[in-house]
Amino acid sequence: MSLRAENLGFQMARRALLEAVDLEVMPAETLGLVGPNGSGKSTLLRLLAGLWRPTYGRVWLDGRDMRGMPRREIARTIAMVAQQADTGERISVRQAVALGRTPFLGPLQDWSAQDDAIVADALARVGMTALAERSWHSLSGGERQRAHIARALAQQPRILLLDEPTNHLDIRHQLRILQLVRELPITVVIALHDLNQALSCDRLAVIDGGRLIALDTPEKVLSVEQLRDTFGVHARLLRDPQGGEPVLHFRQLR
Ligand SMILES: Nc1ncnc2c1ncn2[C@@H]1O[C@H](COP(=O)(O)OP(=O)(O)OP(=O)(O)O)[C@@H](O)[C@H]1O
Repeated sequence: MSLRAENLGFQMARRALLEAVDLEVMPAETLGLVGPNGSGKSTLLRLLAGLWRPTYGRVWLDGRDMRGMPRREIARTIAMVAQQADTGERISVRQAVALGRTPFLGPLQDWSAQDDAIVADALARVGMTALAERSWHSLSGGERQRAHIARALAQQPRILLLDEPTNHLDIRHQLRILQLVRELPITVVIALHDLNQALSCDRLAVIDGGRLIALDTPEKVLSVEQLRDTFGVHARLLRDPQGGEPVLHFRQLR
């Protein structure tokens, strides 16, 4: 399923947080969003998810203007894992993940064994099965993050939006989540700070000062010049001597 931002802009308290972004995410593509702190990545994700209304411009979901779509229909299509997302409820991990099924339940659609299986599968995919009956409040930051991702997977979205999903995760779980995301046969937009992790995306969008300033393959976008101009660091692209994969090495600009 495709997702398109057309001349998308967002202002808050007369300040432009996002300006004139044109961007199309292709079906089944993993698009990475990179950019300095405060550049507008989370703002763009919230607009793409339909959580915030754009000040101007539009979001198109498979050619349909999102403004005319009912909230429930959007929730059946798009799942978002926000940064520092929390649930205030006194519920178990399994119950929190089961909330992902909400858009599919209704007066004519009771909770079913299939919903149970979907929730169990989502918990297993993020390695949270053993913690399923624990209280949400007892989880560590990384465990909560994984449970949020499981909730999004339980939604069985066709588009998944992830805001720095590897924050709080140990390196083993970072790699596990990134591999999981890569293998999902759906459209994914993922904001990442780790530029080495961003190298594994199909394409990267660079956001700086609320504007989209580059959109291309990772190796083209993460050029020495771009990294110096946007992130203010000196970078070298090396090759792993074993597999030949690209690896970025950084140092401060003098
Ligand atoms: N609720 C808000 N009220 C006022 N300003 C906000 C609000 N949310 C975000 N901003 C501002 O909007 C700008 C863009 O923020 P955003 O969270 O989109 O950036 P980001 O690229 O996701 O940053 P980070 O990498 O630090 O997570 C920042 O300057 C931020 O301070």
